[in-house]
Amino acid sequence: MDSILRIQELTERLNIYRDEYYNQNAPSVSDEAYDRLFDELKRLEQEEGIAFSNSPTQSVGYEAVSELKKTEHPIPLLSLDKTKNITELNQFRAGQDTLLMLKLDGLTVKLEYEGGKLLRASTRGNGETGEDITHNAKTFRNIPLVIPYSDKLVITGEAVIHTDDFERLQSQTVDSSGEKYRNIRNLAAGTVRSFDAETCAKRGIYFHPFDVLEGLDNYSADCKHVKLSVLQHQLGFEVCPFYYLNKMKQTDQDFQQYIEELKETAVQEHFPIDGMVLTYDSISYSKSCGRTGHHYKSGLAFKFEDDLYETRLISVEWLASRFGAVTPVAIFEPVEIDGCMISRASLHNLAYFQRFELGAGDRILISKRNMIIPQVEENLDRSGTLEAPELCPNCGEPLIVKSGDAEKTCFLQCQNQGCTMKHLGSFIHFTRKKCMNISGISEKLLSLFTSQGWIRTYADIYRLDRYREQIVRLDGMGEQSFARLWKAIEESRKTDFAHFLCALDIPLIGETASRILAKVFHDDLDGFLNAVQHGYLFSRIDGIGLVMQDNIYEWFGSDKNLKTMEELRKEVVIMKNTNQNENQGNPFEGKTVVVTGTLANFTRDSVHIQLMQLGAKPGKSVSKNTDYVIAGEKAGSKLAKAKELNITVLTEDEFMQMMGA
Ligand SMILES: NC(=O)c1ccc[n+]([C@@H]2O[C@H](COP(=O)([O-])OP(=O)(O)OC[C@H]3O[C@@H](n4cnc5c(N)ncnc54)[C@H](O)[C@@H]3O)[C@@H](O)[C@H]2O)c1
Ligand SMILES: [Zn+2]
Repeated sequence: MDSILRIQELTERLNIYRDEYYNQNAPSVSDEAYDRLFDELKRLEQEEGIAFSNSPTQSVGYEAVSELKKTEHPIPLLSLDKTKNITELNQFRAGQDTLLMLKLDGLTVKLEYEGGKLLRASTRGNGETGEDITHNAKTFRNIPLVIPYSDKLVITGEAVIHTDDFERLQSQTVDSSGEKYRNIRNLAAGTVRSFDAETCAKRGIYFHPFDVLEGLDNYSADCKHVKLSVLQHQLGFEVCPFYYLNKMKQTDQDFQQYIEELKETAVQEHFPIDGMVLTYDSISYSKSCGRTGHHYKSGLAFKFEDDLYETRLISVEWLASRFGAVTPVAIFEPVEIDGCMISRASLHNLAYFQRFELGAGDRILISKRNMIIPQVEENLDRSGTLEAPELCPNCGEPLIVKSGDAEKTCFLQCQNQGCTMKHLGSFIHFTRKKCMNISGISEKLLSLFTSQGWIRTYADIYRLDRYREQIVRLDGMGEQSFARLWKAIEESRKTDFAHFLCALDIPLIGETASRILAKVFHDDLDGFLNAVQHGYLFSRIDGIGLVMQDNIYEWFGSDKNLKTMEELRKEVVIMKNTNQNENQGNPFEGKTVVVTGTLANFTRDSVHIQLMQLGAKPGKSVSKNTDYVIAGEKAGSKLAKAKELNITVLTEDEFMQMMGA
């Protein structure tokens, strides 16, 4: 293809992506896919010696269109040049002392203090003009509003959501178009840029400084690390973790080792990262390096290898599901991902299919999100020759387009009641042994009852006696048959959590999954529902996968389903198993518990799950509302705070004893 045309096309496409990413916090492609196109554009621009003024390689961010007040950046806030090559990173040191820092995955925020008080906070915006977010910054979890330093202080850093918080938030929070946030950076950006400070306060934003733009000159002649350490130790900030590397030569292997260690710190502390940053320690040397329109030359980002795989699309298959929706699946030339040959990936819905303008033979990029589910991330060619079907692949009846819960999604639906037996199917399922176990209600009867409108919801089955007279008069029925049928229905009212859950027909939550959940939640439906409400990580349970977790949240996210369930609940009795009172009287019920340090028997997530199962609320920071602090190895400031506030501190052993393990 003509290179200049391609440059134009890429510039245009990347600008659309930048707007979605920076202004709407709703990217339609992954960062890896974006970076690929960006790198292609950069290469072509260099080869041709042409770059348009609106090229993303020539400017940073994107002009903000929000209604937040604008602020100027006298010292522009720019992006970073990047590499994926460790040798290149090592060579960048060029005989200088350097800082190897975490590259935190959030958004740049600048804080200005004067007279010892926080004066203003702003986003980077397009580098020259940002947005005023002071109202939100005041709710950041870990920044001092007052500092023992009265001269002007201007610092930059990353505003982030911690990964453990994100996992909890993910299932509850939706963006402006009603879609779930999939990406931690976008949720942080959306939160920091929201109009009301309450949203920000609720979600929990942390700010970690990585540079000092103005101030602290009396502390150090020329060293960035000294200034950062003043921020950390004297002014009360939590600085972005870094290693100070002196100018001594290091092998690439040593370097790799440092990166691994820093990465481990990030995991431990729940910092979201997308790479490392190497910057010079000398401030004067840094200044002498100069800049481009896009970045300062005094730092280099090291991005982790992406996991995108290029292949060619063969076709798109449309599959009708039991639930009436017709879903596209991409079929492509097999690629090996983590040792598995992958040749198909769901395209989820009509909107997702349309977004990629697919055609047979197009080069597409596949990823394995969360290392589990293959996902189409981008179509490099966009020939757009494939179209969505008009007729149901199952029954041949016309399909209709329905819009989903979220604004931007729409899907195809088969309207033919008989097509996938979807309606009747769910009632047949409901009566099965593994569900409500209603013997004696045949498919034929169910089909009759539904066609008469006597059964519209599950609860209606338990009210069939309203139609007793009509049913008795049916062909082949009679008083005795009805009595038998009614007895079976009545008997089925007594059930347990596992059968009840299975009966709800949540996709993939069948007999086994229901039993697993029953065990974990001690047969307690309310406990389970409470967990759903609090964003419990079901996928942490052995035997419950990510898709199952998604399905649970999707199902309970629908008001219609909730209503169906509540109605049904009134008709049945859900028996608990014998040790039902296990939780009551345990000392953690209803308490707020903060865990700090490293535990021997739990990861941070598993101890949180354990606490939730005990009916406790895991807290993040210690305050006067904290009931217990569980302190493991290397417990630090939180432990000190607990002591200061006179809060009961438990060792891990004491915790285990108290919960009766
Ligand atoms: N998916 C999409 O549609 C889309 C669109 C636009 C941009 N993007 C992504 O955003 C990237 C561009 O964003 P960017 O310009 O913010 O660049 P970037 O995120 O790649 O790197 C620069 C930023 O890193 C941050 N940072 C974190 N830790 C730091 C540290 N210790 N020291 C210095 N800086 C640190 C700073 O905020 C800085 O602005 C692209 O590479 C792409 O991955 C994605
Ligand atoms: Zn059909």
